[in-house]
Amino acid sequence: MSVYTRVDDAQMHRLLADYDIGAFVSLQGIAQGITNSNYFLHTTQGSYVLTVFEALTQVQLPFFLRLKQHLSRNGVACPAPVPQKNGRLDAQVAGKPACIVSRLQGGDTSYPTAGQCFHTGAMLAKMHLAGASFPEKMDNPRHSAWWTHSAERLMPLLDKDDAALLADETAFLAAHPDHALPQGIIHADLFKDNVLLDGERVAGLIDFYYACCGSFVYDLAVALNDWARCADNVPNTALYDAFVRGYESVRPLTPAERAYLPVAHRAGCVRFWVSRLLDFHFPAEGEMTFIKDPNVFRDLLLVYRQGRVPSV
Ligand SMILES: Nc1ncnc2c1ncn2[C@@H]1O[C@H](COP(=O)(O)OP(=O)(O)OP(=O)(O)O)[C@@H](O)[C@H]1O
Ligand SMILES: N[C@@H](CCO)C(=O)O
Repeated sequence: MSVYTRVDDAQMHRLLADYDIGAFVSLQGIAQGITNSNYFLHTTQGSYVLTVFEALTQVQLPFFLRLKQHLSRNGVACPAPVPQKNGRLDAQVAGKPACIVSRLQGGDTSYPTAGQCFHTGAMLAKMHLAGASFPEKMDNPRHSAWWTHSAERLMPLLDKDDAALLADETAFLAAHPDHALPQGIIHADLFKDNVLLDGERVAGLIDFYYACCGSFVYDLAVALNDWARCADNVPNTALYDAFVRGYESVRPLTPAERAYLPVAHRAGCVRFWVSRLLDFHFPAEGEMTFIKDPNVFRDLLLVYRQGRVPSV
């Protein structure tokens, strides 16, 4: 149960005094999610989601909330932050940063259909287009400089084959950067558990807290690495094809992006292989996180290194 911070009724009454969304009725902890404490919030005016942030700071939060506000106003299905009476999007509860956002219908899936892949791909492309009019910038804190530095920390802890693979791959990626490709606001973590689906329809993209500036093709590859993967960690061609077709129904890839896609898959694998290895070898003191299997992305990386990329 991912509710780390308990919020009592008195705290909720105080918080809601700053909002125009009616009086407090009840708060119900949400079991899913591993990083933050999430609640369904019921007021006399409706249903919302309250997130209490366990790691993100009060200074970091407003960028992500302004981005969600911008995207939700520009045709991207995602939660809309609810402003306080004074216009502020971020709040504080139980001494931690917090926000209230609109509640979406639907739920995530571990086993998407081709139709769900198509619509998620299309929504990702809509997000890429809508981000063009967002005026703020954010560097990707988990891209080449980060994985190169992190690989150095990890080297002594890996077995010989994994260490050689990681060293070779980070060198390869350094020699094949993506900064000349179309760039903009990217989600950077659009895994299956970050999309709420209502049947075939995308009810909303969630969890924008890795959103940053980056290449669109990298973002697409990160999503494909999770959405179009079989149980044995090889790409699922049918889901892959559906996701890319959905993406291209809104924003066709350029020839240069198509050519780079095999490299982008490898970058996406390294990003999440490394973060999962760090979580495994350096679990942060007191951090309440479930460690996901790092080898999933090592194995997928090995497939992509063999050039086994579905053709699009
Ligand atoms: N706006 C929303 N509307 C409806 N449900 C939501 C909304 N935001 C979050 N949820 C629900 O809360 C769950 C947890 O949210 P989320 O995945 O953002 O958790 P987290 O702990 O903040 O992040 P993560 O698990 O990715 O580290 C989601 O799986 C979803 O069921
Ligand atoms: N989506 C990430 C965790 C949250 O960033 C992973 O599966 O490793």
